[in-house]
Amino acid sequence: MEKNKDVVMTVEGLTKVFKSGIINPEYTVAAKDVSFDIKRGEIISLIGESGSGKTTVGKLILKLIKISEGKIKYKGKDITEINNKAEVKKYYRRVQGIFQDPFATFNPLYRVDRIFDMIFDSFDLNYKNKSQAIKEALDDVNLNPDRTLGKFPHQLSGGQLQRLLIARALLMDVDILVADELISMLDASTRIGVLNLLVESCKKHGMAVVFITHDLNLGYYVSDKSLIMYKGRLVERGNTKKIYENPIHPYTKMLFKAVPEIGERWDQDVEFIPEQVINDVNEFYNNNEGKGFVEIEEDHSVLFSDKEYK
Ligand SMILES: Nc1ncnc2c1ncn2[C@@H]1O[C@H](COP(=O)(O)OP(=O)(O)OP(=O)(O)O)[C@@H](O)[C@H]1O
Repeated sequence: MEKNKDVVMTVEGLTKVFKSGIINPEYTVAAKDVSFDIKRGEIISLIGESGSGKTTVGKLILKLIKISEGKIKYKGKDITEINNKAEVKKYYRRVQGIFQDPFATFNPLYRVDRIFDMIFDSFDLNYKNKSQAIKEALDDVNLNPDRTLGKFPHQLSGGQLQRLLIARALLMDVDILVADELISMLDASTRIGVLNLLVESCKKHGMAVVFITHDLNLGYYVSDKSLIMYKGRLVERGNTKKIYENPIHPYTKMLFKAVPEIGERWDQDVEFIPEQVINDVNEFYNNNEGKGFVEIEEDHSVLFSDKEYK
């Protein structure tokens, strides 16, 4: 996988087990043996219901939590070996996250243009004219500098703040943006606008996005590649169109049957996965025992068996 020069990150056998409690510790396997790669400018959707492990994968990529097993390599380098302050700073220059609630990212006491001052102060950004560069990045995300900069966060909408964060990522020439439920706070009309901007900006700047979502329709709308997660496992992976036209795993099939309208939030909890699906997955794994993860056509792979499935 890494031989392809367009690959910026490889995720190999990624596993995260959370331990909670001290006397009678409980272990939650939030992600298990997840593998995929991320290419320049590629938009990847990480799709699954609540509790399926999507955010965990995003946090592992962002080095916010420790990997239990497996590896993440950024441009060939194991990210667990990125430890000293200077290297970590360099990593965050190129790998960033935008979360569901943009208000949480901004300090309410400061005007929003401070996020730009901060990156110019902290990183050696190679722009001759700082204000011209900011203006161009804001143009790219359809924001008017005069109406945006100089405002406090509460004077802007969630969509405008998210677009500011995308502009910041573009200015920093980010390689990978982890966008966790990026647009779920926005109303339906703003959502499509932010998504279109994201797609256009990625293609123009070569920024890859890991787009974490509950929403299959949004996944289809934005992404080149889809990763379907179920109970911490990647159960289907590949070209978005191929998966959507020919879903194979029983869980993916169920998702397509239960698909909500575009932009609607998917609020089912993992505990509420219908009994039928659990049984169907069981039967599927039993019928395909020993097969594991198989590429069924170019750029479309499916988990056919999981001996630990319960
Ligand atoms: N810090 C933690 N300690 C213990 N368990 C955790 C922790 N963080 C997540 N989990 C558990 O790991 C599993 C996966 O959680 P994760 O947040 O990755 O799911 P998700 O698919 O992103 O869900 P959502 O869409 O609701 O955000 C869940 O069972 C969750 O309860």
